[in-house]
Amino acid sequence: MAERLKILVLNQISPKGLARLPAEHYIAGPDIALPDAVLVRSADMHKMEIPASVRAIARAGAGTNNIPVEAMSARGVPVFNAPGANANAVKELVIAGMLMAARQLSGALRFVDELDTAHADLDKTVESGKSAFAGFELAGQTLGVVGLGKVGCLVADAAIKLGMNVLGYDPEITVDAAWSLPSQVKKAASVAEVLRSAHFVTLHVPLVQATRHLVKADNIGLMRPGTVLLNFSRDGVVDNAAVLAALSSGHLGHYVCDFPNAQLHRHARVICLPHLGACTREAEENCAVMVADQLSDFLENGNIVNAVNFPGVTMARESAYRVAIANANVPNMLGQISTAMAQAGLNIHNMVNKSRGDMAYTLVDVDSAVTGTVLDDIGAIEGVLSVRYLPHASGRSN
Ligand SMILES: NC(=O)c1ccc[n+]([C@@H]2O[C@H](COP(=O)([O-])OP(=O)(O)OC[C@H]3O[C@@H](n4cnc5c(N)ncnc54)[C@H](O)[C@@H]3O)[C@@H](O)[C@H]2O)c1
Ligand SMILES: O=C(O)[C@H](O)COP(=O)(O)O
Repeated sequence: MAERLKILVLNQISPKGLARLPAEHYIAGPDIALPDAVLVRSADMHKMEIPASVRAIARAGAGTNNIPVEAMSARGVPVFNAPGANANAVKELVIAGMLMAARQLSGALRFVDELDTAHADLDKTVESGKSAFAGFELAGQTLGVVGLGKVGCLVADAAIKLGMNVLGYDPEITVDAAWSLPSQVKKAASVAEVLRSAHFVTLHVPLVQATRHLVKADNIGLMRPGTVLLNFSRDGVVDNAAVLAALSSGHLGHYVCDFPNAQLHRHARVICLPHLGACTREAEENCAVMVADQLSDFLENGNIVNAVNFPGVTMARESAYRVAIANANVPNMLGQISTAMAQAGLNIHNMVNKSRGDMAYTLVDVDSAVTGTVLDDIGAIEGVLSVRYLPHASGRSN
């Protein structure tokens, strides 16, 4: 049996996903030395020493801010994620969060929890106490959605179906996302416009330098008094000190989030969940299956689907001998790679090359077996970040 590929698993991954990496070809678990790849959810990999043996990182979810993506790019290592695979789960929790705030459900549940149900006046106590939890309805309210990607679009669509008005902002919305939005969704020109106009504001952006403290002291005052702010993106997308000040002044109605933190812990108008957005059976399975398939296709065939730092590149196998090369996106790389192959007497059967930003990726199928010397020669070309030889494993195909 050929040597099995080793996958280091850093978080609990749905068994349905792990089953896509059959034991005949893979060994996957939490204690794997010199892994070929890492499978992860939210484990923080920034301080981890990632062995040189790692050829890919697969995030069974959307956000990749827990992964040192730039450092991996410099090593020619793709970081995969699972776009949209958990979006419905997040959408449902955002709707739940809006309802929890609008109907004061946390306080109401606490009130019921503290009732003396054996008391003869139980009914009276319930009827007199309930007025403290009178709320308002979502229909007719305006929801502002910042970030119209996989989650934001589903939230906007659900809110329209609930009778809300929806205003969306995303300076880099994709054509597909724009097509998926109901026509009733209005386009905002800035975050400020969303904050000024909405009764509810929900954030669905990745945490990157540009989105850190997207909602902060400078702009939180633009919100209408009593606004409900929802953050199911990442803790760092809002400035918690500014949220606390706005809650204390009464300007912010509620803050609903998925990220417990010391500053806002136990605040009466903070509804905080323990990072539950993607924690449904369906989302966990979808994410795990999607990334396990992407990972195995990359490890076995070099194909790249849904990497956040590489172009998408797939090529059907027409030869048993494939070389996969990640390189800097600079002139004459292909010329040097094909020259090295020609000098070794290799005939190129098929080839595909694509770039994305500074990264380029090439798959080359050749007509005969490739020696270690050619691979070393290609690896020595300035700008080549990684080279892999992928002879077709018997019985496995793409
Ligand atoms: N709470 C959870 O469990 C959970 C689950 C899934 C995703 N998330 C978080 O939500 C984020 C979004 O998820 P997604 O699946 O919708 O990702 P996505 O990549 O499909 O969408 C993100 C969108 O944000 C937009 N964007 C980026 N910067 C922006 C800015 N400054 N202003 C407005 N829009 C901006 C992008 O153009 C993109 O359309 C993830 O990166 C992750 O951090 C959390
Ligand atoms: O970015 C994501 O996909 C979510 O934050 C989910 O994180 P989890 O996989 O740790 O639940």
